[in-house]
Amino acid sequence: MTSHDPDPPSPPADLKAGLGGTGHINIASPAQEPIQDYPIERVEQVYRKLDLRIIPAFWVLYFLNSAIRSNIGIAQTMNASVKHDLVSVLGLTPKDVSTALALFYVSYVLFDLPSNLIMSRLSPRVWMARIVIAVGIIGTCFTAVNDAWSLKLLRFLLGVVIAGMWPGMAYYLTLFYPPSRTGKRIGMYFTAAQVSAAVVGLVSAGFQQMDGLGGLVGFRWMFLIYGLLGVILGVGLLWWLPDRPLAPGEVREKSWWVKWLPPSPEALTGEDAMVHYHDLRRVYHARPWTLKDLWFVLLDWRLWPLVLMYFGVVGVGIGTQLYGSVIIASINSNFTGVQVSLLFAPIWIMDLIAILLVTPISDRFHKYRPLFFSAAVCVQIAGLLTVTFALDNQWGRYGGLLLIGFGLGPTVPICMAWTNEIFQKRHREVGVATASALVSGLGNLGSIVTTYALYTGWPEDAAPGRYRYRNSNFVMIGILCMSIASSFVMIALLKVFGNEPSNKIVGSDGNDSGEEILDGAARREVHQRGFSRLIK
Ligand SMILES: O=C(O)CCCC[C@@H]1SC[C@@H]2NC(=O)N[C@@H]21
Repeated sequence: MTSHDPDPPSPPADLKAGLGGTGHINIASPAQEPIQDYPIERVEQVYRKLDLRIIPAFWVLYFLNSAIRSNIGIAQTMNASVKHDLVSVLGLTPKDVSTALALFYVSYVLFDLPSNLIMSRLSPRVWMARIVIAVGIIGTCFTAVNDAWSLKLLRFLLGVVIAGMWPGMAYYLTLFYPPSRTGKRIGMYFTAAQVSAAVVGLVSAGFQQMDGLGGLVGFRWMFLIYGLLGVILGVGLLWWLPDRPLAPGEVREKSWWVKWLPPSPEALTGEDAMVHYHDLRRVYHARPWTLKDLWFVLLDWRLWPLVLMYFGVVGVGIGTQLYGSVIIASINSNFTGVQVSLLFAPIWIMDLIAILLVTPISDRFHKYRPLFFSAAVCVQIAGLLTVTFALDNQWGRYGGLLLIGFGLGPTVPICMAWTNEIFQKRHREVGVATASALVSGLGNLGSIVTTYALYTGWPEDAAPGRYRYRNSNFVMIGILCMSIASSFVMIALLKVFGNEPSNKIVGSDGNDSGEEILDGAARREVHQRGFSRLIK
């Protein structure tokens, strides 16, 4: 036990016997341990405690990171009337801008998997703090950006250091929660991106007032302040985020490279830790993965339908985020810059409302996740069709954008939660770490397509006129149809081939072992939870 634990729970006899001098658990057959059942209210209480510790911290870090990665968009219009905007100061061409936007996603795609694998091998808390500190440092460096070349380099580096944050958060959750409970939690902190999309534009008004202060133009102040906040937050996370939970009686071993870092208080202590231990045993019986494990995850066909589902919804999400204001301006060319900013924010409020409404229901009825996903994608398609065809009704077209926002909200969190569910069951921890990174990483190829090749990145389609951006909208509809089709293919294949734990899982003794660790949560996950608790 650590010095933070005031009331150490006594370990179960079989676990005590299995603890060696190294502090690692060494249990011959974890599946044989007796499971202790606690009342569901008590279990819920423990998860609520974890929520308070983890979710607000994730919300803040995701908010800041979303702001740092997307404020390049708003910098293009800040103080434009005095030519102090990013494009004028750096002398950028439209191609420079779309290349800089897309380069971020190139490194994001390349480094998601390595980052997540490192996180699963080292301390998840320290790695998450490392990501936030590095994003803060690169974000601060944007203050000194001087030409197209340095802008592109910094965007690429930002993608390198931020890669792994989003799938890492989904993986981190599975160290504390059963996968069937992760959709709602992912949805909770995902709202930070929507709030950031809505408020970054509004807050930029303040930075525009600082234009010229200390010799820095407004957008440089914005980069500097968000970047420094990122560094401060990242350092604070080292003290706040808990490391993976310890089995009762287990001692936390610190490897040489984290010895000099501050410890953070355990997530749960006393009876809470014991309840959690019995509800989520597989977390406590984790073992380091091998390259063979990784190879079997990579060979699992279940990855690819999930990647295609994510490709469509993240591509359209990022496309809407980066080009939404351009689309609004094309609906009515008389809208002023301020009107465009004000009309842009409600898209993300609709997104946020849908996340909060749908993701908890998709957890309760988690067997139907792909149906929730497809229904939400249909709403986006309806929105895009409205934007494309309601040519004589400008408010109707704007309503279409709100529909896109509403449909967008639940899709990304549902996709991540379904990935967690499928790969946790089949390949355990390395399955979640690898699959969440590949789904997010390869899926973001969709963001490269939409940011680099659509809207202002497609000069013929961007030519002023009645049918401006029509082909870009069609491409967005096309990739969304592919997402729906992939979710149905996945349902059909799962019906045929099932999703039993892989018989390729290699036991800690080096032998193949498909043995599943039974925990309270795993037994409950067999059933839908329904609304019974809400109606009582
Ligand atoms: O890589 C990530 O951080 C997760 C996906 C981000 C998707 C963006 S966030 C703002 C906008 N809203 C959505 O629903 N999708 C995009």
